[in-house]
Amino acid sequence: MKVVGLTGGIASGKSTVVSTVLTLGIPVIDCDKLARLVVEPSHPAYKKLVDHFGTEILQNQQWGQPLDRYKFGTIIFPDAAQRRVANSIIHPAVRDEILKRLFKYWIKGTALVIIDVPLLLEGELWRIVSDVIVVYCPPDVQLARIKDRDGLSESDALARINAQRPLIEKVDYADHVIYNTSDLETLRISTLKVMDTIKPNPFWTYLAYFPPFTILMATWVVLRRHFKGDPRKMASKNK
Ligand SMILES: CC(C)(COP(=O)(O)OP(=O)(O)OC[C@H]1O[C@@H](n2cnc3c(N)ncnc32)[C@H](O)[C@@H]1O)[C@@H](O)C(=O)NCCC(=O)NCCS
Ligand SMILES: Nc1ncnc2c1ncn2[C@@H]1O[C@H](COP(=O)(O)OP(=O)(O)OP(=O)(O)O)[C@@H](O)[C@H]1O
Repeated sequence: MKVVGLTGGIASGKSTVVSTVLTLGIPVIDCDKLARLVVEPSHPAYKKLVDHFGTEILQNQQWGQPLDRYKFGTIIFPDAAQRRVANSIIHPAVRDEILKRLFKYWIKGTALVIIDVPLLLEGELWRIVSDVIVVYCPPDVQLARIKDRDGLSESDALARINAQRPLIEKVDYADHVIYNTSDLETLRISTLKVMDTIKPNPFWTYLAYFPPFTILMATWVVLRRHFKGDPRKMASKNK
């Protein structure tokens, strides 16, 4: 099974790319959705978050209520220390959910899976993907798109952009870049072109279904990534 990572910056167009990928019948694991799932009141990460941030991050500030996402965002986006705490609680839970899903796809004999991970190059997951796709747009376009889509103020939107590494640094580490600087139809065509490049060869897909071969291929992917260098060291700031 080939696992490809899709990343970019906030509002650079990842979800729009995903909507095209899904029309091709390729499964996508959406990490923003998983990050929502693991903070539901029934999950262990919920208690850990409330223990650290208090009930003020909950709707009506009441235990058992879902997260107040806007409020939580105003705490973690402008503050790197608080964001690190949130990440240290949420990311391991998200990673476990991703691995569970990958295992299910592998059992089913799926040829290609895309993981949509906004923080692919900031965390550890880049190690397990065979290709990295970065969806790029310039910061001013990103800003306009966030304000437009989420109705955020300029300062809230900038806090979100600045909570991530500059998108241009991620481009350096990409195997494929989708430049989302034009209209939606151009984005769709660029996405189809990249998907055509990464589609796995059926022969390798068939072989990869056998466990010993999977182990060999997984080792190859990890070694190849290792020798390409650690993307977390490429940036000036460690977010
Ligand atoms: C702060 C929260 C509640 C804001 O929720 P909201 O619905 O407004 O935004 P949403 O979850 O759709 O995220 C939008 C985008 O923000 C960016 N983003 C989210 N969390 C982070 C973070 N910790 N660091 C940097 N950027 C982030 C991503 O580009 C993401 O695609 C939410 O983003 C969250 O729980 N974040 C922490 C978990 C996380 O790191 N998620 C990213 C994928 S694992
Ligand atoms: N080429 C484009 N032309 C016009 N609007 C676009 C284009 N690409 C994306 N958008 C719009 O910009 C917004 C952000 O795009 P999208 O939600 O796909 O980004 P994202 O990278 O998934 O964001 P996030 O990181 O917040 O999840 C959406 O409202 C989308 O419709």
